[in-house]
Amino acid sequence: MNSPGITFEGSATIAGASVLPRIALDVAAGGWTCLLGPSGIGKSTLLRLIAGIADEAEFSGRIEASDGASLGGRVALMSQSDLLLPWLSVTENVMLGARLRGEAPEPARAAALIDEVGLASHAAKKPDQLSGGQRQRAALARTLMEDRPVILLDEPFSALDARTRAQMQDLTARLLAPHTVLMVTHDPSEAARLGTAIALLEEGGLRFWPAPPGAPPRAVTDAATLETQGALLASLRGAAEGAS
Ligand SMILES: Nc1ncnc2c1ncn2[C@@H]1O[C@H](COP(=O)(O)OP(=O)(O)OP(=O)(O)O)[C@@H](O)[C@H]1O
Repeated sequence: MNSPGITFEGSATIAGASVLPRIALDVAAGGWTCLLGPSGIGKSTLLRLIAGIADEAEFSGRIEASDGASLGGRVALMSQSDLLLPWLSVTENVMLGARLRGEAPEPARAAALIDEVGLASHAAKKPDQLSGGQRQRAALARTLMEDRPVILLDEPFSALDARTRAQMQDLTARLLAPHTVLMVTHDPSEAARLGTAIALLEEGGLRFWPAPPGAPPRAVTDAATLETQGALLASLRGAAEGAS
């Protein structure tokens, strides 16, 4: 799979109010870029702009793929709200993309992914019969099913308990290894485990942070990973205190 990098330069407003400060971000091809920052700063807006669905925002700038081709049809976004269709089962939700595009469904691949996210015994259930964490795993399976070169993840593991979260991080890192990933997270340990690049989005713009050495997913007990986690948390706290 040819997974392009992304160059993003610009800012966005809604009705004249800033919803994303002016930033320049290079998302490395085949890398896993983690984006942290305070609530309301514009992280989801950035993902929606790259996905081409931020119709509500006025964007000024440029968004380009490193191979020069259009990003259209090459991006999958897992948004913060799971957007599962309530009248479809987990299996039908996971196969929804193919159905919407009029393509042949792949039930065996869907079943394998549903099994990998730990929902095999829930595959026939509707979203309102699932817990928040189960819904999030169903949405993750649907995103992985799309298998696009560029994957945008908006707090994909936020509703999961610590053990399941670590398992889903491992699974996602394995399945998305050749892809270009941009992930929003509030969790410094997640960024330290998974990021090949780490950026903090703040009022003043982006601040880049060195990722720990080694390929993700890094062990939760890895010393350099723990050190990065601690330093990131301290920096985020410092930024919050500076803003208050
Ligand atoms: N439809 C909308 N109309 C007006 N303002 C909006 C709209 N959607 C988002 N905003 C505003 O845009 C800003 C950025 O929102 P965004 O969801 O991108 O932030 P975020 O960094 O992802 O926050 P969080 O971490 O809480 O998810 C916020 O101030 C929000 O109130």
